[in-house]
Amino acid sequence: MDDEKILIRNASQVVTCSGFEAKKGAAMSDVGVIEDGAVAVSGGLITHVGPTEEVMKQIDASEYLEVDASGRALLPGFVDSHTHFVFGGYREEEFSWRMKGDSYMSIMERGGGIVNTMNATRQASYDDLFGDAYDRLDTMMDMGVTTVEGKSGYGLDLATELIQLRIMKELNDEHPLDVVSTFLGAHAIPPEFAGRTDAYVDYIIEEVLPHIREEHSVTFCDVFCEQGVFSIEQSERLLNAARTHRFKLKLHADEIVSFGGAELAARLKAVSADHLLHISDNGIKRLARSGTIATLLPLTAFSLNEPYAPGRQMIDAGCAVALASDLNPGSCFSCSIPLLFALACIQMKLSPEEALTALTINGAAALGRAKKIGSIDVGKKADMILLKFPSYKFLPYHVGMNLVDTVIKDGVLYIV
Ligand SMILES: N=CN[C@@H](CCC(=O)O)C(=O)O
Ligand SMILES: [Zn+2]
Repeated sequence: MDDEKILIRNASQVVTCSGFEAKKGAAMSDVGVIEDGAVAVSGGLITHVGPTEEVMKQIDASEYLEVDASGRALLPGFVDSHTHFVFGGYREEEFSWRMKGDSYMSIMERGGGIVNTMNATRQASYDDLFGDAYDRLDTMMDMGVTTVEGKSGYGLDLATELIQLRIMKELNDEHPLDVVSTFLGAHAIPPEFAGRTDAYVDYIIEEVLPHIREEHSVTFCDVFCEQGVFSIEQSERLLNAARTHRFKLKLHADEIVSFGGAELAARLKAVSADHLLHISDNGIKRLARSGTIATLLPLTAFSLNEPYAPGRQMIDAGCAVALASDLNPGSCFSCSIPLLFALACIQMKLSPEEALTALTINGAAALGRAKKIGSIDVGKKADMILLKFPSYKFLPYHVGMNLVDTVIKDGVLYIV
């Protein structure tokens, strides 16, 4: 199927988000709109982009399956660069407790939270974990996601971490979406290491990390760097060890308190620092001067009823900002791109252009893939979406509604 030639023509807008690396600060506003545009695809890759009239002159249209995109905008597929979509069980009770005033961390300190999901994940069958994760990818794809990152971190022992990572590798092969895997063994301290966080970090470094990267095509290593979870020193020790095994680095940083996680991410030249609800002014400056992407997760702030990360301030300071869902069974049981887009614009004060950049080329850069995905550029994967409306500006305006009409993944059309 993916060697079929496709011509999408007369799109009211082709919004290219053109680029091959992360966009920082003011550059995030440049999304590149072609009115009455066309894109030609061959072998799953983009071969021509431009005004319909010009593209028609460059190709033999009779060789192509033609899609008349009149009245619809064509955009790059969304890149959801931070999720925890492989897990067992649910935590609806904890959500009710939080609504009555319990905090996320107090539930975690009582032995709930991530360890609750760890128990359910250790007990779940491979087939159930796989099937539920597959269904979640279907849901994401319906909302226009074409590449997703997924983290382990609900096994917290070698065997179960490997199961999560194996499932993501298989899903990358079997599901149309591309799945990028992250090892997050340092997500919480499992009961068998209670009160011995340093010993757990030693265990990950000595007995888990060496078995992960090659065997399971895992790109990133991440850590929940947070007061009461993994300290700055423990996070640094673990991430330095991960680097020796050729992992690229990510951090959950400054989510609950201002902790210096953003500064650590910049110092370690991590690919991204994620969450950042409580980033310090110094942290913003350090990220702006670095190549580290600030990945913001407004659905989590919304679900936890916490203040949003200062996205406006970060972009004004010159940071490269990405947006992602953070789908997980605890702090944010949602992968809703429509709600995410609305929150980013309405609550975090990003413009529609900045939010679109953050969910496309900057999301791709947060996965180290900006040369291959994240924009409509010749030579990139044909990962695109057609909206039901003529302009990308409908994305935050038609609040919380799924506007995706068609997903084009690797040059194959999927009608939503
Ligand atoms: N904060 C740490 N990790 C996840 C939540 C995981 C969970 O609660 O299960 C996050 O990114 O929000
Ligand atoms: Zn997370």
